[in-house]
Amino acid sequence: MVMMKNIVLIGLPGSGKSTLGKLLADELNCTYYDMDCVIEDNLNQSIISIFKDKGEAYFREIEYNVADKITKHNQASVIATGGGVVTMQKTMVVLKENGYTIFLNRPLNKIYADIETKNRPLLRDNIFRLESLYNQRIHLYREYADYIIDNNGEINNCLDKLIEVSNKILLANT
Ligand SMILES: Nc1ncnc2c1ncn2[C@@H]1O[C@H](COP(=O)(O)OP(=O)(O)O)[C@@H](O)[C@H]1O
Ligand SMILES: O=C(O)C1=C[C@@H](OP(=O)(O)O)[C@@H](O)[C@H](O)C1
Ligand SMILES: [Mg+2]
Repeated sequence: MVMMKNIVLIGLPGSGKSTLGKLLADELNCTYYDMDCVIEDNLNQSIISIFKDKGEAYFREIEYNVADKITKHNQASVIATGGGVVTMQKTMVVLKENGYTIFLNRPLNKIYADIETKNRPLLRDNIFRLESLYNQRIHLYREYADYIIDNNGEINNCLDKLIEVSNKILLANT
């Protein structure tokens, strides 16, 4: 059965997908998946070490398999993706087939102010790579987004906006 009620958060590393995804799932009382955590659990290996041992292309295939699996569960879920999910078209196809995407649009200067890079392989050695990730991906985040929510203030402020949009989505699909 196709599950159309997934709420899928996309956006740059540090935009708040994992933090806000968990809060949103608690609020909506539905299942929460952080795709990075699912990958780490499945492989019993950290994201840093997967990138180091097997490389990014391998990680993207695992990310696709995880997306394919979790979107097919017969329950409403909030899914926090990893920031690079938009670089793999087939992964976005399964996510969008089974849910609605929300682009969390957080300004770069806000991300720089509090992002922790030690568990983020693409930024660990040079936080300013975030700028090139932004340039490479911003059009993809916008293209793939069913909704765009600005996250430029307090977390709770963004959470309120997410709850409003999610309730609209869930209501329209009951
Ligand atoms: N308004 C805000 N929205 C989201 N995160 C915020 C905000 N203000 C501060 N933060 C902090 O920024 C970080 C966001 O990281 P995270 O949720 O891991 O993002 P992502 O999963 O998108 O990479 C967290 O440490 C969070 O506490
Ligand atoms: O931007 C990326 O390509 C990545 C972002 C990470 O997730 P966050 O966006 O939660 O940091 C994680 O999936 C991996 O390190 C690759
Ligand atoms: Mg995350």
